[in-house]
Amino acid sequence: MPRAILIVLDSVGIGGASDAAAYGDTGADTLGHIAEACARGEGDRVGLREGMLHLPNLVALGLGRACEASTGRMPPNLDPIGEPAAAYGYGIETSRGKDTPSGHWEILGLPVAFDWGYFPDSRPAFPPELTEALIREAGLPGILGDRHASGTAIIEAFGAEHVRTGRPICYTSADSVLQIAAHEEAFGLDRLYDLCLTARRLCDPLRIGRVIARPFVGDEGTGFTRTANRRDYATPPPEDTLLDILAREGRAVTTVGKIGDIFAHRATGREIKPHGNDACLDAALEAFRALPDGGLVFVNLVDFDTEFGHRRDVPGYAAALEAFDARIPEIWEVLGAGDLAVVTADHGNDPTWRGTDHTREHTPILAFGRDTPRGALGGRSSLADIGATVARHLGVPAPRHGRSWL
Ligand SMILES: O=P(O)(O)O[C@H]1O[C@H](CO)[C@@H](O)[C@H]1O
Ligand SMILES: [Mn+2]
Ligand SMILES: [Mn+2]
Repeated sequence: MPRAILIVLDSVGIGGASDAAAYGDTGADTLGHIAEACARGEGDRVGLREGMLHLPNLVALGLGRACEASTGRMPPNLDPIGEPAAAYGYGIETSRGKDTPSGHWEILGLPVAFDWGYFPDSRPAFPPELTEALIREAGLPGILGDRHASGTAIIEAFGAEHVRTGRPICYTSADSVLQIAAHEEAFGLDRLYDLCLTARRLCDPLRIGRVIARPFVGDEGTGFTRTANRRDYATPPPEDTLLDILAREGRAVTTVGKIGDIFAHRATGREIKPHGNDACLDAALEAFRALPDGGLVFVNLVDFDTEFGHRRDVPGYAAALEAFDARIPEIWEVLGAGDLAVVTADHGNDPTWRGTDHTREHTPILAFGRDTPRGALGGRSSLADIGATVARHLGVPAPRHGRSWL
């Protein structure tokens, strides 16, 4: 029986979304703009990388062609020599919202048809009843922040005051999130997780997608740094996804990185949560080597988004893409006869764009294996086509949405 590995490069969008205007993102193009910035010399950083964006393995799979199909422009240095080795194209997100849960749920066959709740970009950002309930139920001396913010900037701004007063730093973004940053030692990690569980319950009636614990360490002198102990408390998907189908069919599933959190730990199989893109890919490849017939490994590589997209760091993002590209041969190596690998993304996060939020974009689709079909897939009318295709490949019933290209 065939197996599949599904790799989500978190936020690696390829522009071109026709509904980008509704999100204030007309023209946003994560990969295209990184390639163009690198071509202008704006991707250089001493000791990290320099020059044109260099992704020979992804280009050989058809990444540049997917970009060209998505936007009409071939990004600099992504033009392949010869015909791509993968089935390549782009996915059109149909879900409302451009956040991680919407993208991942849609990939697995569940587009988000309802409107998430959002907090306005005002100060305060949170409704007073929510803040008061949080303070009362968690026994807090108050909160700090209460605004839209970048997570690294807000701990610099309020870290010292937080340690002094014991007030957690609460903030949000253009996504449906309530994030709570607190010092791991001064406030306590378990206490932060408990606080997030309380916040999760209070946010349920507001249809907030995720409450996120953002622990950090450090002091005013050395500065404050976020740790690997982030935890996301997501709303469970409202209907079945491919994961639920695979669980019912008794298939082996391993989920790596944020996947468990994103699906609220429902039908997420064996969960592994290492820190960082390389460690997540290591774990995914190791799991795939041992995966029984008919199984799925599903991995999210979050650094593109968290470390570089939201930080608007072009050289960092380019270096992370190049590091992933260098590992494509290892993916080929683990694929046996009949296996399928799919590389895709959940939304964009253009590091050349204004602000620090995600961007509405098409996503790349590169599907490959030793004996799977190659060639142009064009634009797929929903990311759910990926879930439908993986279901077909694995021989399980298809999720309700999406059309297989196999
Ligand atoms: O700036 P940080 O804390 O990384 O926040 C980002 O992380 C959230 C979840 O992905 C997004 O909504 C975005 O605002
Ligand atoms: Mn994401
Ligand atoms: Mn993000």
